Amino acid sequence: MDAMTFVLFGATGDLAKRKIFPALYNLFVDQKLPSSFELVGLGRRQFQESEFQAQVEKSLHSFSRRPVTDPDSVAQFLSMIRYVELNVGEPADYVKLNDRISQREQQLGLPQNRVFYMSVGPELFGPIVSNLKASGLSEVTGWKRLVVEKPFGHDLVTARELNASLSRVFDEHETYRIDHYLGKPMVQNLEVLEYSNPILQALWRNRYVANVQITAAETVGVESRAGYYDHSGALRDMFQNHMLQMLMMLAMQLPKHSTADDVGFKKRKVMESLRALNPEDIAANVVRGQYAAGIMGGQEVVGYKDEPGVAPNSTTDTYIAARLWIDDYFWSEVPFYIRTGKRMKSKTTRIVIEFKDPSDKFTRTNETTTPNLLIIDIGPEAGMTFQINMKNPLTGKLEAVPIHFGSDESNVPEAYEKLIGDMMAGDSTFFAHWDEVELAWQWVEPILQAFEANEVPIHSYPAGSNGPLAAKQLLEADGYHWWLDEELESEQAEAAAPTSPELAVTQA
Ligand SMILES: NC(=O)C1=CN([C@@H]2O[C@H](COP(=O)(O)OP(=O)(O)OC[C@H]3O[C@@H](n4cnc5c(N)ncnc54)[C@H](OP(=O)(O)O)[C@@H]3O)[C@@H](O)[C@H]2O)C=CC1
Ligand SMILES: O=C1O[C@H](COP(=O)(O)O)[C@@H](O)[C@H](O)[C@H]1O
Repeated sequence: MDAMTFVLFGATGDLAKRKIFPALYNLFVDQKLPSSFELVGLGRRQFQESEFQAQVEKSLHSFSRRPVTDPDSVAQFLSMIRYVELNVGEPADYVKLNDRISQREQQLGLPQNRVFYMSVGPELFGPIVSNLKASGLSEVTGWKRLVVEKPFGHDLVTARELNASLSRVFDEHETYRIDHYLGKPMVQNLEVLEYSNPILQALWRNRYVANVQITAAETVGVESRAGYYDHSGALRDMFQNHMLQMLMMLAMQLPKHSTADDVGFKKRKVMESLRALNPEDIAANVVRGQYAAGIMGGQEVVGYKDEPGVAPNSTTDTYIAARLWIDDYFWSEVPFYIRTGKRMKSKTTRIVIEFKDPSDKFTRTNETTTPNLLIIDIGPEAGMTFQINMKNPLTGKLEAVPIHFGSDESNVPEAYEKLIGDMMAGDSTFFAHWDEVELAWQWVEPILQAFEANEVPIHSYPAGSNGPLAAKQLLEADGYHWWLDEELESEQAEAAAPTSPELAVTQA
């Protein structure tokens, strides 16, 4: 891998501590950092270099996915980390930084390859990038890359403005917009599942699929982020980015050996085929919810409006469910149901593909069949279950039987590790490209407007539940239901237990 200088804006912040430093450390241990690598951490706080390194070490012990047990590795890793005080709004600080980085590159005869990672509030992305240009930091003889955290804009207009300001300095191929869901192993697996399994490839279309459900349910509430979340809500925070990215990854049809450009092209095609919602259709296709007080893990928890920092009359959505249609050759007439919410019953990110019932011709005894399901568990545990119908040899009755694969998470690289590694290697496959981001904002824009104009009711749901009743009714109107965790679990438990254990293939 090329030698590089990794300039980290926001090095003293929460994301750096919880995700970025542990990810870099694990990449280092796996020998996936270049042999010549320097990280320059930036922040306004005053630190001696050794103090900052000690703080980084602490973050490794607290947040690394692997136990940090080898003091030599830690020492080597920390020796590559520097700290420089920099105020984002102070042009002179950038000039000093440029001198410092250029001097080292010259002294060591290194190429001018520079990563600029924006782990700061989004209001600072634009000013930083202008200062990078003005100071000469972004004028390099090697390559330069910009890594941008979410949120990428607050709506379509602000996203376009932000993109315009970044693209004055960085080309699209130099811009890596992080969507950490794209770094999750099972999301990355979607394209492989489809093109490497003829059986799935054959079924991956409207002829066989009845509906697709994508759920990202969280048990946490707004936590300490009310300042951000109360101006964002589930639609902006999760739906416009993570949920639509999962939809694109699932629905795109890729040829084998695709490049990052092919992936970007196919994802754009999905977004272009997504049927736009007319204002008058929004209330019938979108459910907005907000959590009320309830019980989580046996403990009473407050409702959203009573969370610290939330406006007492807030109308912010903490839950959204929607029915979407992709009007292309493969997916026309297949409803996609997408939902995400906070303070739900369980933490689950899951895709369920429900296949069409072939008819009842096999059930001579009037037994009912359960639809075949392909369940892709994205997190917290990654796995896959294929649910088929079989006759129980003991009872002679037809039963739904799960064929399950689960992966051992402890050795799987964390999303940030995967994404930072890809970015350093110059691979933008699993990043959000501008076309997709813009089309996603375009699609959600009428919903944002309808929410603002209060044209969509806000359904209250108790914390610890599966969300508002209206979301259940959204599917019932089409003759379907959400494949909820407890239903699935009880069906699986029933089907798996005494009947055909050899089919319950669980790989540790
Ligand atoms: N935390 C998380 O889990 C996630 C965060 N994100 C995104 O990542 C970004 C960073 O979030 P997070 O780490 O939580 O934020 P924090 O508030 O914890 O950290 C902000 C960082 O920005 C620095 N900073 C703020 N103002 C200035 C300034 N004027 N000059 C120089 N540095 C400045 C702070 O340094 P100092 O105080 O030393 O000046 C600090 O290092 C945001 O865009 C957020 O939306 C995305 C997904 C998850
Ligand atoms: O980006 C975000 O994601 C988290 C959920 O991520 P996960 O990996 O735990 O599923 C969410 O809590 C947060 O509000 C949002 O900003």
